Amino acid sequence: MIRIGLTGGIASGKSTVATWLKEMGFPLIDADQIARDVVRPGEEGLVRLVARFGRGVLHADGSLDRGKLGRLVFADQEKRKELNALLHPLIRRRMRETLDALQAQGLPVVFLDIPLLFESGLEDWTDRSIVVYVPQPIQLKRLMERNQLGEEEAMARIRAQMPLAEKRKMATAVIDNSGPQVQTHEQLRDLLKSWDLI
Ligand SMILES: CC(C)(COP(=O)(O)OP(=O)(O)OC[C@H]1O[C@@H](n2cnc3c(N)ncnc32)[C@H](O)[C@@H]1O)[C@@H](O)C(=O)NCCC(=O)NCCS
Ligand SMILES: Nc1ncnc2c1ncn2[C@@H]1O[C@H](COP(=O)(O)OP(=O)(O)OP(=O)(O)O)[C@@H](O)[C@H]1O
Repeated sequence: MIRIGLTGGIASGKSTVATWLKEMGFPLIDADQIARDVVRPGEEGLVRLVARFGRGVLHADGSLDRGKLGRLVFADQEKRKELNALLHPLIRRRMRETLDALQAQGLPVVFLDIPLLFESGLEDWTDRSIVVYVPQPIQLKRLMERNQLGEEEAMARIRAQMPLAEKRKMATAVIDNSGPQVQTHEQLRDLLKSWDLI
């Protein structure tokens, strides 16, 4: 099974590309989705978060207040490291189980959509990688619009990750998402063709 890492920076367009891959019928493991699953009420991840950050990070109904936790950890590197240390082992374990299950089905290829692929050293799990790239001013603008963030808060989130300029050097292939989405889609198709996947 060929394992292809899909990564990028926050708001660079990973989910957009991931949606197209799923529409084409490729199996895709979504690390952000798994990160949400492990903090559902009743899950170990949420128990860990409350033990460390207190019940203040919960909504009244006991579910995680993601906005609140996000503001907390993206403003404070130490807190973010603690969050990572609490959740990443749980996320990795569930991704591994999903990957093993897909492998057991004998699938020829799987995509792993992991925002922190390089930061977490998870490229070892993959055979190739695709970085969805945009220049930082575009990344900032899209992030501010999508998440309704001010410039400072948005920059703090961008700085919490390896710069996209570095990620693109580490990638097997780069898709430039700074133009209109049709152009990005075309680059994806060209790449998949060159890899004999479509
Ligand atoms: C802090 C949280 C609650 C904020 O939630 P929110 O709904 O606002 O954002 P969402 O989960 O959709 O993430 C959006 C993007 O933020 C970036 N991001 C998320 N967590 C981190 C992190 N720990 N470090 C750097 N960037 C991150 C990623 O690019 C991700 O795609 C949430 O991101 C979280 O639980 N993060 C810890 C788990 C994690 O590392 N996830 C990302 C990779 S698996
Ligand atoms: N080519 C494009 N032109 C204009 N807007 C775009 C383009 N591609 C994506 N966007 C918009 O930019 C935002 C970020 O895209 P997307 O959610 O796919 O990024 P992401 O990398 O998955 O982000 P995250 O890491 O935060 O999950 C979204 O609001 C999306 O609609």
